[in-house]
Amino acid sequence: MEEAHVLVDGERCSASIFDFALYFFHNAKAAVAAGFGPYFYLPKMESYLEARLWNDVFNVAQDELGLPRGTIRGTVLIETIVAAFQMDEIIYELREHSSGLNCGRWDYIFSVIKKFRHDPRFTLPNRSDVTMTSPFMDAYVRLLIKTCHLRGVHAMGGMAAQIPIKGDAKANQAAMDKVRADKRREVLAGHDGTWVAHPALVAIALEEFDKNMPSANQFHVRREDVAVSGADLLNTNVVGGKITEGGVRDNISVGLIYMANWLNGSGCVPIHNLMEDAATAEISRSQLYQWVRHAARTDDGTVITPEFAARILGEEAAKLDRKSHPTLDLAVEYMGSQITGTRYDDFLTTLCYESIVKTEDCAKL
Ligand SMILES: CC(=O)SCCNC(=O)CCNC(=O)[C@H](O)C(C)(C)COP(=O)(O)OP(=O)(O)OC[C@H]1O[C@@H](n2cnc3c(N)ncnc32)[C@H](O)[C@@H]1OP(=O)(O)O
Ligand SMILES: O=CC(=O)O
Repeated sequence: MEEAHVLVDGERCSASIFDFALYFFHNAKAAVAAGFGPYFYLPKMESYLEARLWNDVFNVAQDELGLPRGTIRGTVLIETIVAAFQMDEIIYELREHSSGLNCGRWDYIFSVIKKFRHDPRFTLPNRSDVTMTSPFMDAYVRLLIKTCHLRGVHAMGGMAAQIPIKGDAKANQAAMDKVRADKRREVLAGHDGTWVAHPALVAIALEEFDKNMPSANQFHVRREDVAVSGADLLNTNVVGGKITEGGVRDNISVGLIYMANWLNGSGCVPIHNLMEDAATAEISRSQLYQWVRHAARTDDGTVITPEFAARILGEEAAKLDRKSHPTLDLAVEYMGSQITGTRYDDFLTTLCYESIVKTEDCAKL
């Protein structure tokens, strides 16, 4: 993405480098003084060459502020299928600054669908059936842990989608149990730490990690038992997974509500008791594209045609209240453009970005 609000030498520049530079310039010394940082997560990488670029960016930034090289610690999210084939190279490129790798699970699913969207063999079932134990997800987690521990860096887990459910103790307990099971699976697989979406989940994650990881990390868990091949990383056969009309509706409804919120300024949105972010909205619209493009059938035999998807889009949009979602019409337009199996934009966020920028007073550096 390119930053639209500040031009450098009259041109837009990389939004991520812009954000990094602004944050680093204003906070790095204070973070060092506080003994905490500067730390960064590096998302969406597709190549070790991007890791090399970030290493260069870190070096220039540290030199500019007179901070020793290696002050910055960065963790790379392995969240694209192509990066999963370059984990060693990515750690190597960032070796002066690397804290480890992270399993960015939702973007990873999005990337698998996106990269192979023209190949019907990669058609995935309903999003709810694609779990961390699906063969391609399990293979990626095991390979990431093994690779990190071989190189002496942290293998971080990811984010469970469940968040606290208010006013329904039973449903809340079931959601919290899912988060606990997810954190337990992570620590027992060899992860050294994890992410949570909501403050109420910190205690659950800590309990599972404290109970099962008495040491500061699990670098000693070398996972020499793990032998993950390229074919394992690409094994998207989800046994028992189904495409259902409910799955089509969920994807459309989540995609729509998320985009309407994003266009209104929110990047993380609680929808149907799950934390939804750009990555999960990307999964939703990518699945719709894939199902329509390959004329997938729901479990009751209905072919998912562009007309079927458009009808459900209309029905799901009609259920939403325009007062709570003032940008709904725009979201319907954007969503509609992505689900006919023909147009597929690289990212929803870049697709929608121009609708939220106001550049009349654009600053110039
Ligand atoms: C791919 C990835 O997974 S990348 C990760 C991107 N996603 C995230 O990081 C998720 C972050 N989480 C969130 O944004 C929020 O938790 C949501 C949107 C899911 C839910 O938010 P809410 O509906 O406001 O939750 P809720 O009402 O239970 O919040 C209770 C309090 O905790 C605060 N809170 C909720 N989540 C967070 C958080 N992640 N960090 C700090 N404070 C939080 C709320 O602001 C609220 O504070 P208040 O009582 O002072 O108003
Ligand atoms: O970025 C994180 C993810 O899970 O996707």
